[in-house]
Amino acid sequence: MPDFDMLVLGSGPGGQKAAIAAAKLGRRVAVVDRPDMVGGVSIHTGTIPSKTLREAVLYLTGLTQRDLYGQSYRLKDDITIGDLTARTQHVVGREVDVIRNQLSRNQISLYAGIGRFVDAHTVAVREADGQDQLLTAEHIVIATGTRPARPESVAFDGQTILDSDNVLTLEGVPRSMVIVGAGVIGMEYASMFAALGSKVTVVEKRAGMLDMCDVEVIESLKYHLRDLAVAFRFGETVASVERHARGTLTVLESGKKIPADAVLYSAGRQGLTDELDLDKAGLTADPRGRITVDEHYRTEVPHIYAVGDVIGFPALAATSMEQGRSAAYHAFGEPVGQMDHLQPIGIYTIPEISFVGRTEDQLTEACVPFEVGIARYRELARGQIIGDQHGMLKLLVSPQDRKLLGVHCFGTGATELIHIGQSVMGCGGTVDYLVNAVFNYPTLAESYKVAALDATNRLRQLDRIGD
Ligand SMILES: Cc1cc2nc3c(=O)[nH]c(=O)nc-3n(C[C@H](O)[C@H](O)[C@H](O)COP(=O)(O)OP(=O)(O)OC[C@H]3O[C@@H](n4cnc5c(N)ncnc54)[C@H](O)[C@@H]3O)c2cc1C
Ligand SMILES: NC(=O)c1ccc[n+]([C@@H]2O[C@H](COP(=O)([O-])OP(=O)(O)OC[C@H]3O[C@@H](n4cnc5c(N)ncnc54)[C@H](O)[C@@H]3O)[C@@H](O)[C@H]2O)c1
Repeated sequence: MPDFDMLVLGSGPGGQKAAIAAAKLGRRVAVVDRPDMVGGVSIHTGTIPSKTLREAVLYLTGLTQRDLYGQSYRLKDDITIGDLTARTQHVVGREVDVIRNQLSRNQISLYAGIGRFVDAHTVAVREADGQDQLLTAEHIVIATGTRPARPESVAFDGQTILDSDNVLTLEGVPRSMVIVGAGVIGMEYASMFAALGSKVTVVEKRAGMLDMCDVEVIESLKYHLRDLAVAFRFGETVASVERHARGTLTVLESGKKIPADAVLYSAGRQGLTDELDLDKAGLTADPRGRITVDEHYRTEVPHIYAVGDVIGFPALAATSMEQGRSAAYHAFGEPVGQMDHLQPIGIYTIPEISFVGRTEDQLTEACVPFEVGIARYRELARGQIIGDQHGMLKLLVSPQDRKLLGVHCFGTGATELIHIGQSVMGCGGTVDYLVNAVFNYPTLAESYKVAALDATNRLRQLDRIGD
């Protein structure tokens, strides 16, 4: 009899939820992770610290209050890295405690160390003292996540040339900063450092950024960031990043050189599979360290599952959790609903972005007709009260069956507000539900009603001309 019914490698969002789901089904479960990484990348270097840092930046800089109190308003003038890390450390500590408690009250054994395969049912856990402990399991879940890509042409030193794992090891808030890669990580940190007053230059090899988002939203984000002195270099590839006595130099393939106090290299991530000895379990990874799975998150070895960032897109905490739960249910024959196709995306730039469903461009490309309804925060009482003049909510509505095809939100609370649209879409509701619903007043949620009325006014015009 194996030691466990399920053994999980990695305690990030995917691993945690796989383990808890299996334990709730009455199974014997173990989780393996480094003692200093319980909670995963999500809690130690990814989602949680970056979102806490963002809150600290917004609070200390007073940025969101300046429309009300004037452009010179600040809660604190000289914001130090210590001011920023204090809040982060507090939240990370609490979150680790919550996770340890959840694992232990579900009788999940937590092994401190790094796991690797010995065979398809056996994992060796290398403990801090260098000893190996062998554990066997009927099912194994690989939830080992990713690490930042670190090309050799970049002279990382963790102090002036950083990746997203060591942003908070900066000695001070840099006066100037280059951010390489305008992906989600790059743009979230570009927003934070720009808000702190750093002069930020973003270098991105593609022609634009965040191309999964609504075009109008990205235009607004660029406008806001330029207003905070962010410069964009699109269509430029970074060849190398050098460290010099007086600062850093980012060298572009076009020959340009950008001097700055610090560089954040955020140009992609690599799956953490190179130390797993996958071949001993009959598995392989692609050149970016990612593992291929089927719709049940099963690898090519059916009793071994893989979930979370290690399987690639969409590489989000929320999806990783759901994949973990689904994998465990599938392993033990528990019915599991297909993951909803309405996956919301939340991007914590300043201002924040969130959307669900399709964009105008995607609908146009697919020849799906749509009508647009927009609500602007400046015309909502709540928008005036909080001083957000620029936020907006956009509904894309089918003129045929009046259902929502996409919801795009930009501004305060966007990542929370999006779930109203997601629920309406998920339940197959129409724009008329939003027109007829009564929303609390004054709220930002009221934007749904305002945008729905805007869309239905346009639909009515269409109908009238059609008649
Ligand atoms: C800066 C940043 C900001 C982010 N912000 C957001 C956000 O706002 N919203 C969002 O949804 N997502 C965000 N993400 C993505 C999110 O953090 C990931 O999608 C999520 O953490 C992936 O979860 P996971 O289950 O794959 O495990 P991870 O969180 O990646 O953790 C993997 C764990 O596996 C462990 N491990 C690795 N190898 C082994 C081994 N051999 N043996 C045992 N354990 C091992 C590691 O130590 C680690 O603890 C962000 C990521 C970054 C980097
Ligand atoms: N709010 C969120 O949900 C959130 C936040 C942060 C991270 N994440 C997750 O983390 C993952 C990793 O994010 P990321 O931003 O590091 O990766 P990414 O792959 O999304 O973006 C990297 C960007 O860097 C560019 N790039 C690559 N090499 C370059 C070079 N040499 N010079 C200039 N530009 C270059 C790429 O074109 C790309 O646009 C994402 O897939 C995302 O899912 C999510």
